Amino acid sequence: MNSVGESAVASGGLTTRAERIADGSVLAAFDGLDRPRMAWLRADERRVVGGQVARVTAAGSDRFETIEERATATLATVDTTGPAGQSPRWYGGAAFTPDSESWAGFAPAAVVLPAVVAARVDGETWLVVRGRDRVDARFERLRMAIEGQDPPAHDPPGIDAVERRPDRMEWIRQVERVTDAIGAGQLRKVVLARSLHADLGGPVGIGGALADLGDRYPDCTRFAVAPVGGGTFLGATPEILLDRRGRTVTTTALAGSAARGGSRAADADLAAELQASAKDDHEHRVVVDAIVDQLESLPASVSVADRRLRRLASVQHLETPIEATLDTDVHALSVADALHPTPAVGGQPPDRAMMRIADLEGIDRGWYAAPVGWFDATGDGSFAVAIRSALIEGRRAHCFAGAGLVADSDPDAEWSETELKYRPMLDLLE
Ligand SMILES: C=C(O[C@H]1C=CC=C(C(=O)O)[C@@H]1O)C(=O)O
Repeated sequence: MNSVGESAVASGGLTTRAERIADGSVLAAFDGLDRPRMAWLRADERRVVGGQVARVTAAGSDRFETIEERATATLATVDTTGPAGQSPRWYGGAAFTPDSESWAGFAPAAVVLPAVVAARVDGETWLVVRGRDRVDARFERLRMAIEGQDPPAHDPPGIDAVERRPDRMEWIRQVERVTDAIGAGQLRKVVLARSLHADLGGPVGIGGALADLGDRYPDCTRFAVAPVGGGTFLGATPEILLDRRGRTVTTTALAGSAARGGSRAADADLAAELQASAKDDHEHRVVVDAIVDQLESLPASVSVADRRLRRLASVQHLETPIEATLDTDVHALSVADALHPTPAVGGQPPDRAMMRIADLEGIDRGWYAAPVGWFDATGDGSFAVAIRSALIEGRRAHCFAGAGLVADSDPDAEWSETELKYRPMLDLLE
């Protein structure tokens, strides 16, 4: 138990202006917002937030609990009118491991109650500005940055040089060590990740990058997190950790992957192969079973829908939707705490898998593969699993991709699969 907390609260003297404004792209305002800024974009809502009225950070095994307690206490003291009368939301996320502080500016867990919210929800555009002074002036400046604006154009910076960590030979050795351990019955599954570091030809406009991801990955959660004193972590993830609305929690198990085919027939063949693969079925089942067990422990009654195919631009996955009805009002953060890391990004059993990852991986995951999202004063919230993602630091991009390993995983196939998982980020940069 090693928990630190910090809460800078503007209690009293805080003015909030929340109004519907004329339509325009909220992404047009993103790069101009104060840090910390964050974007949360889904098919049915687009939100960008910036600045902070309050911030809570925590570390250690109780970091989600600490954030839940402090953020809830803070909300009681702040006037936080939101868009369309919604409950105010905290935005943020966490590192993959409880104490990781290796990415500059990114705490092991951090959430912010933003000073500015620009949201496109239910066909309406809303702007909220909170602060002690100049609220009207800031509101009008932001209104002008959004109303009537198209999404920013994306201008890929180009890549000058790339370094993969580990290299292919070392990756093969790592995978073999894991598959040997699984074969020997020491554990059931491990997700090993690797990283790709790119020197860019110029800076990346994050608003434009997010708009571009929206065109190519409209049914993924597109996110960006840009703390004070750090780079910007962004991604387009197909994986939801949880959506909690009242006592209903929805999530998906996502594991088991294949490439997309170059023709309709080739694509269908790859899909059929994936759906018939005993190895992928096992890799997927481990995730479904772990999520069901964790949700039942909350406690909740859980129902599992039929497995289906999830097709993305460069890769296709096995996906199983899961829904739980909570017995009591468990906060979204407590649900995240119970679920993270699922064996889609960690392994099974979790503790042994995490030890293998720490021993073998040799890369720093930072916030990759960890929860990123929001929660509100009622305990509702949404967290995505931050995969298909990259940390951009000036003219350097650090991309991450992992692969679920079971006893009969093939190192070369897993190398190719992880190359495909870099595509969403590399396509943005090249
Ligand atoms: C860990 C990643 O993907 C996970 C999600 C879907 C499919 C996966 C797989 O088939 O290995 C991974 O478990 C990643 O994209 O970095």
